[in-house]
Amino acid sequence: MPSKLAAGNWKMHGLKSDLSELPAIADTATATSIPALICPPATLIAAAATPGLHIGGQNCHIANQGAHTGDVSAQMLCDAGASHVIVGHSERRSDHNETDKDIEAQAKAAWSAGLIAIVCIGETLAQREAGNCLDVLAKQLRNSVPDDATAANTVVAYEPVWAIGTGRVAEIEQITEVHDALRVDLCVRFNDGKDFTLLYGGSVKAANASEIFSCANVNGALVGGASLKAADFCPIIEALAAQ
Ligand SMILES: O=C(CO)COP(=O)(O)O
Repeated sequence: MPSKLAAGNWKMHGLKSDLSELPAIADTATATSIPALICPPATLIAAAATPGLHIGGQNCHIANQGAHTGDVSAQMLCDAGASHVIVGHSERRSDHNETDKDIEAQAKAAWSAGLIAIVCIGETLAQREAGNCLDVLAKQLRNSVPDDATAANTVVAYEPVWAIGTGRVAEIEQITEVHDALRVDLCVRFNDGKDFTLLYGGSVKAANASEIFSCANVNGALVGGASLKAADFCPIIEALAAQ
């Protein structure tokens, strides 16, 4: 059985004062027994440690250390208190030209440091409209997720690029079609493919979370904007618990 996960990606948002949101999120996670993860900017990881809450990074370099100005390593994230790291977010792929092969190497670096890698994949609107969505995603999955991934060290997040930060959530039929296809691909490739946690991300809110979580192969969400405030994120955790 896949574990459920309610994950929040704060992206480049958050100052020390925003950490006051975390105790209420941790309380909801504890009360519902749903694992919850917040990935704040790297500057806040150490200060974000909160009992009952997992903390993660938003990207990592493939080396443990070295002459890489401005980068952060998986080992450093772990040292600061992270248990997870997001790799391959579409904003990293577009802003920093990260490729599937880079992301595969980052996932391996995450594991070496003892972190769980959350590998993101997602099609652009042009790719969806061209009818290539499932092929694009299968290729990203094959090339970004290392061959020795397991359900214990890797989470896969499907985030359609056109649904991120746009308020335009994917249709339930679209989410179902993609997540079912990803599950088949994972089961063909990995012995424990049926146990991988599969997250949906892209304009998830309290108002649409229950419907999204009702899809058979959606095991949680990777939430951007609605993870910044406990009042928005806690109902999403509760919706996941209710499934
Ligand atoms: O990119 C996302 C999470 O990684 C989704 O962001 P939004 O929930 O703001 O659309």
